[in-house]
Amino acid sequence: MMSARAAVAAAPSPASLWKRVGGSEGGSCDGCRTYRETVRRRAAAVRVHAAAPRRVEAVAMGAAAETDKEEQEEVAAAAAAGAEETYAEDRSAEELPVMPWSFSVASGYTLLRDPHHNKALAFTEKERDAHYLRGLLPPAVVSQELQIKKFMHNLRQYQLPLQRYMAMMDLQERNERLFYKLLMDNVEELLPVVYTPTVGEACQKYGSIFRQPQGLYVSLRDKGKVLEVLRNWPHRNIQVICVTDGERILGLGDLGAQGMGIPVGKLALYTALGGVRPSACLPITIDVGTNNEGLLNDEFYIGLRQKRATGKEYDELIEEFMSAVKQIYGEKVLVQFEDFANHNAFDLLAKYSKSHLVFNDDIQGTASVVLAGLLAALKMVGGTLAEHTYLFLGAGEAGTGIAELIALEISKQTKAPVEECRKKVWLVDSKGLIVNSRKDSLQSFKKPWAHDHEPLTSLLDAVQSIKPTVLIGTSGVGRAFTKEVVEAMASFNEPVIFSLSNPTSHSECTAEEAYNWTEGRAVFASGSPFAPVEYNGKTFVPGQANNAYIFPGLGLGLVISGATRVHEDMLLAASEALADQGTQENFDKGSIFPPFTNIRKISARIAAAVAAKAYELGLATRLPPPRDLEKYAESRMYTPVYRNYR
Ligand SMILES: NC(=O)C1=CN([C@@H]2O[C@H](COP(=O)(O)OP(=O)(O)OC[C@H]3O[C@@H](n4cnc5c(N)ncnc54)[C@H](OP(=O)(O)O)[C@@H]3O)[C@@H](O)[C@H]2O)C=CC1
Ligand SMILES: CC(=O)C(=O)O
Ligand SMILES: [Mg+2]
Repeated sequence: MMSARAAVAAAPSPASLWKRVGGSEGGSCDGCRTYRETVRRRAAAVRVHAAAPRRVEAVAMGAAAETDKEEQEEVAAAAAAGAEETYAEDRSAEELPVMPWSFSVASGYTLLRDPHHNKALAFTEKERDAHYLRGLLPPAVVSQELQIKKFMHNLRQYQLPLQRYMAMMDLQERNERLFYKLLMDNVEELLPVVYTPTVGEACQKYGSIFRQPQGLYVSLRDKGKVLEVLRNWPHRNIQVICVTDGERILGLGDLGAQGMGIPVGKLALYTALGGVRPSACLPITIDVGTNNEGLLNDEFYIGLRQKRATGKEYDELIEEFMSAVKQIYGEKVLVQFEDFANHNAFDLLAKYSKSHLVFNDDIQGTASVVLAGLLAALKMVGGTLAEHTYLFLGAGEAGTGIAELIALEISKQTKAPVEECRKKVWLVDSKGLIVNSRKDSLQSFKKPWAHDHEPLTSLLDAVQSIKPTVLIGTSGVGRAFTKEVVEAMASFNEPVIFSLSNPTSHSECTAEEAYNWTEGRAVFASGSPFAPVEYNGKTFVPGQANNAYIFPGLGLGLVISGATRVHEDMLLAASEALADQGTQENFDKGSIFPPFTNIRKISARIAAAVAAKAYELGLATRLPPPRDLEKYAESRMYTPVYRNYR
């Protein structure tokens, strides 16, 4: 076998590689410099791989100093250039033995503390020998399955949801693969722990429970240095960013920097439900202050202690952030805007959808899942989308986003102009029904929904006057669907009732209320999960109308096609793909969505539909297109089974 030093020597030097591709020594244009740098980094990666055995030994023996300075620089450069790319995390590569790469090959104590490579008691005897783990672990060697069984057993002992959340976050920080395997294998039980409703409470108490940074904080103090902040994140091959400014966290309002729990939770779902690898996901919170007095006076608050910056100061920080994102991660990184207040959300989406691959989950992701839910509900209540009448409580991001996608789909189905189709949809905000006489004072995103009608201030009056067949709650106001409202809905039809507000305490009504007050006739779904309800001898399993059904598959579809922009037809395609997966068995139980237990399959189909649309619209850059997009999506999914270390 070639010695490590000989292998390093045999690897091509940066200069020879540069010459081989026809580069001259003296090229000084930007392109030449960039290309030369890429070649230098690639060459470094090749040399580092060749040197791997020696580094294992050197690091393990505490003899890192033996390696010369140039090589150390190359290790860092190689990591930056994506040496870790060379062992894929795809299912197709599941069987291949790999090296546990970090900046160097982790071993011993460091390996046990590296969440990306740690397997704890699942390290085999051979691995314990090869990676200097003897004595650092007790003798038992257990399987990942047994680790999962033990963790679930322990988790179920906790009485409080927040304790379970903290145990899960702790696991994510210790053993990433076990965390994702656990989440995927127990998705229905653990989704409410790492996501809504528990993530809401976690954000409220985030300052008290904060242990480790789980994402990047970009604050007003970083103005002028945002690119440097992004460079501090340990991974460079980012594919998806979820960013919030913490101003509208679920229905809980302004939680400032503590909103970080949301991007962290959303990105955990990108991996568990959509198969985007964890190291490609980056949670970000933009901290421009908070107007939440409680937090400003809380000694444990983790964010800037000042009122929110607005106007130019806010816009400039966001602009710097968006430019830095493109500069460092390129054109094809997906930026998901999450839980911004609506006075910023619509403008940011309109502005950056022209120049970046962005989408707003609350406006567009929610719309896509709810349209899918409606398409499925029609199979239960009959009629076409255009034959129904829709009334929303809440005319913000979620409400108007859903309303617009319904109108677009009706327009697509009936060929009627979208302006006409909007007349089927009515919205109520905090001041009452949105009608023409209010038009001048309405925010611009509400104006398309101002129809001719007398002003009405209460939801009950609106229900009685408009007689909707579908009632959707997107107000963030818990229990706003009163008994009278729900009974009125049931008095003129088999009602479709979606109470979408999160977390559970903000849901417009509970599943039990919806079924009881309609004598079991409602088709009901909610944003946060409700347990099955028994009514008159029948068990109803309410669906969870949450954008979590959509964004992981949508994101994966954008990533695998190399899409450069999000188009509304992709959202429609995602809706249709999700709606197609409801089964008669689910419908018989009252559930309009397929169970989350099948979510990876669901996400692969959504991804395939979205990618197909990207190719059709000429927005895909990964060419040629794979022949079978669904199989390709599945093959690109991250798998959390432990890898074998050589
Ligand atoms: N299930 C899911 O997947 C999703 C659920 N949501 C949930 O939807 C809720 C709203 O989110 P979002 O649309 O982004 O928030 P916004 O703040 O953009 O909109 C809230 C809307 O509710 C209205 N509203 C507030 N109080 C009342 C009231 N008492 N009566 C009538 N209307 C009222 C507001 O009125 P006004 O405009 O007059 O202030 C506003 O139009 C949140 O709870 C969120 O968690 C959001 C996204 C996804
Ligand atoms: C689910 C979600 O995105 C929200 O409630 O904001
Ligand atoms: Mg949200």
